[in-house]
Amino acid sequence: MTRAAVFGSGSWGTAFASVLADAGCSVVLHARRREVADAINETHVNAGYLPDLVLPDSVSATHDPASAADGADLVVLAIPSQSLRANLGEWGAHLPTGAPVVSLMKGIELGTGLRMSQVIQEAGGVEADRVVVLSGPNLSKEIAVRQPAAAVVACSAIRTAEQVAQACATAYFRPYTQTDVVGAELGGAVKNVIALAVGMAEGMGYGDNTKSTIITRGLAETARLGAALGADPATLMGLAGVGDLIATCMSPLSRNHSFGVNLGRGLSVEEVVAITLQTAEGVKSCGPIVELAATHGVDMPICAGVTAVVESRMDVRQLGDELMARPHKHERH
Ligand SMILES: NC(=O)C1=CN([C@@H]2O[C@H](COP(=O)(O)OP(=O)(O)OC[C@H]3O[C@@H](n4cnc5c(N)ncnc54)[C@H](O)[C@@H]3O)[C@@H](O)[C@H]2O)C=CC1
Ligand SMILES: O=C(CO)COP(=O)(O)O
Repeated sequence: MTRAAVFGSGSWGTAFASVLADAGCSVVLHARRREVADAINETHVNAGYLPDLVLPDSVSATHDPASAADGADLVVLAIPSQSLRANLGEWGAHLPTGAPVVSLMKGIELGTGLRMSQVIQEAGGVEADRVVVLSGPNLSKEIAVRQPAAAVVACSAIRTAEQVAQACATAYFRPYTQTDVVGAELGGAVKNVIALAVGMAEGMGYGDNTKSTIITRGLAETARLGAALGADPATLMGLAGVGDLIATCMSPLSRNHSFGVNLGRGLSVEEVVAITLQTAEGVKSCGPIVELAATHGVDMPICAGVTAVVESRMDVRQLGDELMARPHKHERH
């Protein structure tokens, strides 16, 4: 039986622990707070994040990173992107050598512009052929109630991707393997920023034409950045690109989308941060994405506008006007 260690007991870490257990793994979930680990062991429920999910008996929890990692055949990381480096510094040394390390995270690091797989290599000392990215249209609340969904499992070593895919395949969760790590990660990180923009439009009262326009032009921005960074364009047309973009931009379950809606309704960034209890990665990743684009000479006007709003340099009502007033051009450019 595969023994999996899942670091991060928030929404996605908890839901994915349940997927792994349903796929036949024995799972240890690491929680930062001892009381969360104790409550999960006593009740089989992570009440703060997914109160309706009763975790299978093969999921247990611990507050101790060393015992979570001990003997793991598979390590899964599901913590906020901006805290990954500090966490690896704290407990990365406990990670077993040789086991695949799977990133469920969808962000770009502030200050470095690195993708999470790069941070895992750099700060965790994990070789590239052991770093796996799992991404797709995977809203945790839907996965937790076992609604059918699919994802991409990407690793430079296809055998490792296949091993991880096998460990998480269930009747309701269908993994597809990939070797395009860059594309899988970019799709996941940029769609959060586009979902903020779609949410803003929705909050301002705009309808489906506006939202579809933002989604489609957002995909064009993602594709341009992907091309500059060496992603396979086909990946961005797949589950980790278009698939996740649609789910996140259209669903009221998305935290990034909801964050944008609140901004569009006129709340300040500080007010929305105060009422957002879970991680909306796009809010911190938009800046690094725009910097990455600038470094590579890529035009990303929606992402740049979202960043200006999030950094309180632009009023949300100005964003649409500015985007619509840009010089007319060929659709492909
Ligand atoms: N929730 C979802 O539907 C999905 C989330 N993701 C990605 O998974 C990652 C994790 O997101 P969620 O589980 O949704 O977030 P969450 O906000 O639900 O949970 C985050 C977890 O990390 C812990 N945490 C917070 N700050 C921390 C720190 N400084 N150090 C260590 N742990 C810390 C929290 O206590 C919590 O257990 C994000 O990158 C997100 O984009 C990806 C797919 C689906
Ligand atoms: O990544 C997600 C779905 O695939 C979750 O989106 P949010 O982080 O916006 O909730």
